[in-house]
Amino acid sequence: MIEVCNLWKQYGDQVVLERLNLRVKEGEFCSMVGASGCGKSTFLRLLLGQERATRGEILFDGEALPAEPDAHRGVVFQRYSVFDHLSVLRNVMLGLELPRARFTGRLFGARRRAAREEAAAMLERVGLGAALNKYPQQLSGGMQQRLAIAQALMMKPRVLLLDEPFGALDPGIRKDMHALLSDLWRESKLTIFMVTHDLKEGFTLGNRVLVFDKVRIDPQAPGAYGARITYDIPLDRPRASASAIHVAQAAVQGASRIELLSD
Ligand SMILES: Nc1ncnc2c1ncn2[C@@H]1O[C@H](COP(=O)(O)OP(=O)(O)OP(=O)(O)O)[C@@H](O)[C@H]1O
Repeated sequence: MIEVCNLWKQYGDQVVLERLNLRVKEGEFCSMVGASGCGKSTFLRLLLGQERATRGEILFDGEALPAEPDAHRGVVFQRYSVFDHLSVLRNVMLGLELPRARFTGRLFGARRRAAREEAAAMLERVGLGAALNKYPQQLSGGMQQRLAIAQALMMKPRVLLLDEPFGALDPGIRKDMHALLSDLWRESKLTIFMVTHDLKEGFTLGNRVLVFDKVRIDPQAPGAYGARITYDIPLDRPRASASAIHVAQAAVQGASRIELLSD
């Protein structure tokens, strides 16, 4: 349902991504790994519609992706995108209020009650049922990230884009968040793209790991070549083995040319 066709992205003279080709079916969970600075977040922003490709295109159900972010694509960044002056409940309701009450940003009467109930149910779902009236500063990091996920899911996106969503969390809280995300993914048809630096996280959560790497490097012109998807590792087959993790690890550490061991 998402098709990336010969995609290039360049900032001035610097080629960041080159010749990206990819087909992702509805309901897939793609983890994206690669060395720092190789263009993973840029790819996410292209999927979101925040950036335009220099060449090539991204098709969503066979049609060119809208030039602006829309409700089909929800996004969660490592830094929380919540409003500090609004309660947890209002933060989540806002996603419903803004599109439904364009000018005032507030709903009234029965519509407001319905929005409140919907938001409270979502917050319950992510384990924040007891924190509806708190403010973001009163929440732990893990709770804030749950709030950001609830906000994104409230819009019922078909595609969820996660940019290192758990990077700032303690290991214990991360584990809880992994369980939450896995549950949410399994019970919906959500298509997920998640950038992570944590290979274990990528391999545990995704059903596919995309490795971004620069195949060509010119020391005289570091910006001349961009990264591509050098490995596309399916994880729903038993073959996703130790060698696959080795390949991903080498790419994340910046080793560009590596042998795909026994595969
Ligand atoms: N708006 C921009 N203008 C110019 N260069 C940019 C812009 N955004 C990203 N870049 C450059 O594109 C390259 C890729 O950046 P990007 O953030 O996509 O990498 P990344 O793989 O997500 O890195 P990290 O893993 O460190 O977050 C970097 O060299 C960065 O400096």
